[in-house]
Amino acid sequence: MRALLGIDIGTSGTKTIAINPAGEVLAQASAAYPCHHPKPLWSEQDPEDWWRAVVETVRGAVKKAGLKPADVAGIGLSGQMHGSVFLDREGQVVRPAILWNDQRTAAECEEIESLAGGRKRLVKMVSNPALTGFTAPKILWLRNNEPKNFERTATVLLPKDDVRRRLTGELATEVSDASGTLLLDVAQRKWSAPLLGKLGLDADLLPRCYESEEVTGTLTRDAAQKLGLTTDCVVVGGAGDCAAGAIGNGVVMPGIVSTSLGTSGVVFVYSDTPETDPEGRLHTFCHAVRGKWHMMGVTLSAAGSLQWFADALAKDLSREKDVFARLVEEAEATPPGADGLFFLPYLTGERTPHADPLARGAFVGLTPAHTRGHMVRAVLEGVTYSLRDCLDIIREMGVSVRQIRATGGGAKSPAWRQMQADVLAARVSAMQADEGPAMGVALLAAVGCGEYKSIREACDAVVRTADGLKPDAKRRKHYDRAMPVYRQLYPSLKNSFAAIAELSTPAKRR
Ligand SMILES: Nc1ncnc2c1ncn2[C@@H]1O[C@H](COP(=O)(O)OP(=O)(O)O)[C@@H](O)[C@H]1O
Ligand SMILES: O=C(CO)[C@@H](O)[C@H](O)COP(=O)(O)O
Repeated sequence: MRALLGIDIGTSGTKTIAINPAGEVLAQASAAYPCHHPKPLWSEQDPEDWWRAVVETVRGAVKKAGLKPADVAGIGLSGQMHGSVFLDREGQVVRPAILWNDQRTAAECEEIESLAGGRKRLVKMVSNPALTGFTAPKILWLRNNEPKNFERTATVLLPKDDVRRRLTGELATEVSDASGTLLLDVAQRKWSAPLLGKLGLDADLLPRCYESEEVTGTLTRDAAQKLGLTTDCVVVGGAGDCAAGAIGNGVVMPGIVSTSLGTSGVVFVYSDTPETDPEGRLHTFCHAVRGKWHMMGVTLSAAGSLQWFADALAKDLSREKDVFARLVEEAEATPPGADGLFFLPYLTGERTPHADPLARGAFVGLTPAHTRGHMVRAVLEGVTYSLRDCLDIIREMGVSVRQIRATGGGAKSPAWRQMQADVLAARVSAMQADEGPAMGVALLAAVGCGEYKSIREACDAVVRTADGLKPDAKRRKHYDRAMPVYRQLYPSLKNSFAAIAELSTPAKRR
């Protein structure tokens, strides 16, 4: 039987799926790993953990699907975007990888804008402003703060591309993930030599950049042995998790928007041309579809806020089979608006619409009448308001939104999907096979292996929506009234967040 694998190296864990060429899921396996926060604002992972999880989940999925080694024709890679893996000439990891939700690089973002000749010039070169989560500021941070490690660094790779290196021995990336480095000329789909020059970075630091469905190599003998596959198995470019999730959702044409509730929250829209938001609130990146682009708004702590709530305030539920479903049930027992309680989901700072590494989470409006259920409801609503902030910017740019396709761990909850329909004021569908980014890159592998002529053809053949939830008129009215109140909270608290950050910085680092 011919099969394809999709591997998604997420923030909370790695998920691998095996599909047949018709897109039917044969098996899936996942493995979790930790995220380390050695200092306030820092977020790091060990690339060895990703590799261990990849080996474990590929072996697991292949075994569950009953595949023979030679059945697996191709692999697509997806992963958390923007993270930096610093490697020396021997291919040794120089220090832990710095992740997308790490906020240490505010000074480097200013440095980049200044070296680029201002924000406008920067956006002209790479279609995006400098944001703390992106990769280029992390490289400058290493140069400014760990000069010995910078001297040792010969190559910088994104998370999924470090896995590619271990699979194929090739140093390569592809356009969708490369867009999030801030070093890609997004309009031309190639590294920006002018920006690299202005930043004083050597172009050799970066790997070769492919289109997403192109074959970037085959498994090395060692990798084939570790995974239980053959050296004929090809590895295609793949995609950053946002573009990969959009392919898995069939967002490959105008008018369809996808929302993702993973650790982060993403509102993603397809574009035929590389449009930019004049205020820089949305990211403009290459789509994983050749010659196409996308825009997206990203809220950093979406389902991550619910995860935090479960860890910090619901330990008593830790033995439950699905602690999140239990918490959502508690929320459902309270009314829309949580009796006046609001939550700002900025636990790890924010990107869209407020690019502010110092923003923090907050409950506002607590009274003695509020229960844990109200607090969970406020968390779910706060995260969904944040998605609406992203969607309204997309609407402001004149994009018509015919349909929303919801994905990510949070979209497993029908109640949270209904809340999306009510708050976003649009019809929201789940996917029949909600395998997220792993499905997207398995389809890219199918295209790379010649099973389909194009990604559009693969999506048309495979991707199907499930239920379509309509907004409830009464709840929608309530949320339309609550939204302006939510929007007042960040501006009111902004200066306090900066003061809090100052207070929590140890004196010797000030
Ligand atoms: N049944 C559920 N109801 C609501 N939220 C859920 C449910 N199951 C998982 N989640 C949320 O989804 C998150 C995991 O989402 P996922 O897309 O796997 O994240 P990532 O890709 O960042 O690793 C969990 O932390 C949790 O907040
Ligand atoms: O920073 C972004 C996109 O710009 C995030 O979407 C990361 O790519 C992490 O994704 P999840 O682990 O939340 O899926």
